[in-house]
Amino acid sequence: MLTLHRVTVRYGRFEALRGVDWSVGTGQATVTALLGPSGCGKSTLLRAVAGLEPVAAGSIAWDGQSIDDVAPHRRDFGVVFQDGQLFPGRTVRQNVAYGLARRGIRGAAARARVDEMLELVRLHDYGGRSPDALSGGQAQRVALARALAPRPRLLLLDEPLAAVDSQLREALAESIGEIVRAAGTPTVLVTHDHREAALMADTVSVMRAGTIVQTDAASRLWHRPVDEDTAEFLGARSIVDGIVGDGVLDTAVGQVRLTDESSFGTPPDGPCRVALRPEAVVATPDPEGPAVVEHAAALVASWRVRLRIADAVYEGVSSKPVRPGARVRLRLEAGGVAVIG
Ligand SMILES: Nc1ncnc2c1ncn2[C@@H]1O[C@H](COP(=O)(O)OP(=O)(O)OP(=O)(O)O)[C@@H](O)[C@H]1O
Repeated sequence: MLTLHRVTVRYGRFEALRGVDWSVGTGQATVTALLGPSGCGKSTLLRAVAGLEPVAAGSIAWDGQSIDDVAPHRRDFGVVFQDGQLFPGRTVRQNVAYGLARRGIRGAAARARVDEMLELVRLHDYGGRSPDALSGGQAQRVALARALAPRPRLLLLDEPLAAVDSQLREALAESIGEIVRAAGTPTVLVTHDHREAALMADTVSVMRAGTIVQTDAASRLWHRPVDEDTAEFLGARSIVDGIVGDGVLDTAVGQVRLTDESSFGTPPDGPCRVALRPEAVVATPDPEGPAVVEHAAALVASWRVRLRIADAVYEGVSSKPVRPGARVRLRLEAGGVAVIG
């Protein structure tokens, strides 16, 4: 298990990590995403764990033993950066074999391990190619195979999809998740994209301004964000007051029964703040309805609408075409509702 105890990293006088306490369970094949906006310190944290960034205060340990004085190449962690950084003058096979000799794995054993890794990333026919004859997604899979080949005890991935075309990103996200689980290597993944985090990770730690503000299973995170900033970062567009009574949440937009499934245990009765994703606010054309459409945009399967009730503005969806100025009634959909805190 990886444990950080009050880890601080400074660049000059700027504190990029502020006393971070964090641990990553290393049950077989868990993937933990480190999710947060640009500049919050995700890469700094990953680099500190890898030993590439000096720690100004605090301590990093593996299975209870400090690794503060262990050199990066002796930490036994695999690292993949944004653009893979394959060695250009070597073939795919030579890239994947790179870390094996240092582990004393040579000859037939090394060849077998390279074959196994190329099979795992589904590039067994590409061993003789040069890295510049690979697509971005293939290059990232080779980088993954190279990092996994020496059987590291932890894999660190820093925005592994950043340099990949947006159409390929989702498929590669799923395949990276499958590959690291098949390899059985606990993995920390840095990303600023909550969809990517959900596609790849079992557990998500949300970072903001040099600290970790929440660690939870992805599904729980969406429904019980720790604060309003986290809810907004995860895609909520409207934050409203609510009151919970007997498992029913009442807001200015409407009422909804919070099932255990949708809210991860019914919140206690009383006032609360509520975050609404657009999918939570379902609009239906109704000349007597309380809300007025301010803006409507056609998405693939629905309309995205901006709505006004008196002075308050909400974002919602409509399955029917609606025009600005039209009146609508609103219904709350439990799946897109999050009770904050
Ligand atoms: N070498 C450096 N010197 C000075 N400041 C730095 C250095 N590296 C990072 N920083 C600053 O530290 C903060 C955290 O940077 P870091 O790269 O860890 O953020 P991040 O969350 O990974 O962002 P991104 O998603 O944009 O990569 C940022 O404000 C950044 O400007």
